[in-house]
Amino acid sequence: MTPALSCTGLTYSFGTSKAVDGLDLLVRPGEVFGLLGPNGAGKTTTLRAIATLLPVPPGVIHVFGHDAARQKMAVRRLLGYVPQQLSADAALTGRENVALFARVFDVPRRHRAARVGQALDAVGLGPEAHRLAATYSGGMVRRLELAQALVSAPRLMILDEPTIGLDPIARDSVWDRITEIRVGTGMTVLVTTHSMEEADQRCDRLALMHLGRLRALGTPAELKNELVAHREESGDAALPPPTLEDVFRYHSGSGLDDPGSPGEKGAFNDVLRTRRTASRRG
Ligand SMILES: Nc1ncnc2c1ncn2[C@@H]1O[C@H](COP(=O)(O)OP(=O)(O)OP(=O)(O)O)[C@@H](O)[C@H]1O
Repeated sequence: MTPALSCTGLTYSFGTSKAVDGLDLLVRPGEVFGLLGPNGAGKTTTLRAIATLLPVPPGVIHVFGHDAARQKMAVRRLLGYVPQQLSADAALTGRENVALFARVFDVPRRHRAARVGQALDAVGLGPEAHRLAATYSGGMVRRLELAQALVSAPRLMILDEPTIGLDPIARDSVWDRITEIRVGTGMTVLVTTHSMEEADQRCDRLALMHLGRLRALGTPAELKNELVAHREESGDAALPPPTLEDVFRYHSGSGLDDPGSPGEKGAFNDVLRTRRTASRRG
């Protein structure tokens, strides 16, 4: 079966600094695949490369068999992308925001109104579609952004921290919509999150990145079982059963506050993101 996504030796540098370093990934059609890693691990850079927003040589990224470098437009037609940054316009209504994306993504004119309505209904915003996005809560804005990405009926949905800054109820609501849409359409989902609980409960398989490289790959249960095996080898078998957070710490180290650590590099990103979220919610 053709993979939904394959990356072979994906490498991307900003100047002399390698953000992604020889990453191999294979995402199966229909799965929810989580990309985990500490701040600065290279997750967003990976997603942006897959979304054809960063230049990558031919032969490195394929989306449903299409080369992201040679067949950029074909790949873009298959993708929905919800970035970390705010993509909804506060001065437009929910419906206008989604309609704008329908035009940008070239949804045929005769299908546009229906597709906009379907996307809004899919995220539960149908009844609120007439309201200005400025009046939406943080969770509603995130669902609106999901609707914007859905309007082109993507086969691969890329979500960069879709629940950042949301309360637990809004988070569940966003995830419940993602799950419903996936079940209804067979859409593949590639998602980043810093929530180990979400990764554990909502993702079929996970890849853990650190310093631009793949450190671990498997289902949440496989990753936890691997850690049990590592502990047995090193004589730590008496510890309580590992959580996904233990797996994360094992592969990423815990020195996120160490000077010069990869976490420090991501600190500015963190600050930016928190502020973006605050402005989204305000
Ligand atoms: N536009 C840029 N210019 C220079 N360096 C960048 C740029 N974007 C990212 N980087 C660097 O690339 C590395 C990977 O960043 P990236 O944003 O991909 O990580 P991430 O895993 O998504 O982090 P976070 O969890 O904080 O979003 C980091 O060291 C970051 O500082």
